[in-house]
Amino acid sequence: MAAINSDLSVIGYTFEDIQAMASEVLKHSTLRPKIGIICGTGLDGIAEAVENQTVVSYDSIPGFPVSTVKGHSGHFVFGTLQGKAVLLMRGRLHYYEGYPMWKVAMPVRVMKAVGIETLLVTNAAGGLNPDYKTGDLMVIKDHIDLPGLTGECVLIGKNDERFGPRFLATNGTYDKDLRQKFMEVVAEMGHADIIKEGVYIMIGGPTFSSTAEVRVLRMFGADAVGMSTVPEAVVGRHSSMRVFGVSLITDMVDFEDGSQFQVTHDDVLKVAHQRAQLMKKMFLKFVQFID
Ligand SMILES: O=P(O)(O)O[C@@H]1C[C@H](O)[C@@H](CO)O1
Ligand code: HPA
Repeated sequence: MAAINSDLSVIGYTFEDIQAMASEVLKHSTLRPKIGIICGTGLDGIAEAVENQTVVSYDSIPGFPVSTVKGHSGHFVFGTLQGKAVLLMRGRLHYYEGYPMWKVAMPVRVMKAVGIETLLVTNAAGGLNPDYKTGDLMVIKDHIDLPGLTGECVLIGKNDERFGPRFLATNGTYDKDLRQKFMEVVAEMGHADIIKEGVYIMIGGPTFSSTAEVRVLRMFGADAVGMSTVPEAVVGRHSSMRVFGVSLITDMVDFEDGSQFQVTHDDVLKVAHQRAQLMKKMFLKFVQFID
């Protein structure tokens, strides 16, 4: 592949860089998936259900960044789910790992160049809505891009129109039909009680929020808080993909001053593992309805 341009901090990966990475990924499989799935923290149980797997390690792709977070292994998985070709990312990149925002979401551009048309994103998140409980699933109906609002939007920098437009409307980012279908699938499986629909707010992390902060996040109108997803969803829309997102509520934030409860990453992983089989079953049913 061509040398990665030297001024990455300003302009990111060029269109040609992304195409070269996609060609590298495509060399590993004859499958040409249109469905892409990004597995959130501890949520790569979905990958277990993938048949005819081919694994492409991120570090085998020249110029591709690697994830450094426990619960995120670092590879793409090609294969089939219910006979449908899919490409999974087992391991995502986070802003708090030190990657600039444009780098966090560059794999989505690689997915687009591979041929992905529908992007399904999962994450682990903290529940802000008092009606939620740990273990619930929240279909994302909208997001609040807190880093974006404060000057760290993923689309900042030179824009190449071959990726998408300079100015992007982000209302309606999460596809209504896919949201509805997922809710139906979950209800048909008898789990209507754990499925919610709400607003995800992204914080930069890696700190979990203070008591004063969670009150602000709730006042903003958010139902769940996390440290990912928004840059990927925005780049997905920028690339004209259909985007769907679901958060697993791994912990409920505490609004009480002086609370002794302090969430840990291991708490998050524990709940993600408890829900792994159910998430897998839901996705197996859900993908059947995606063209
Ligand atoms: O990759 P996601 O957003 O699922 O990961 C969440 C947010 C942090 O990375 C981590 C905190 O435990 O889980
Ligand atoms: N806050 C932010 N990110 C998270 C949380 C949380 O409580 N749980 C899982 N990811």
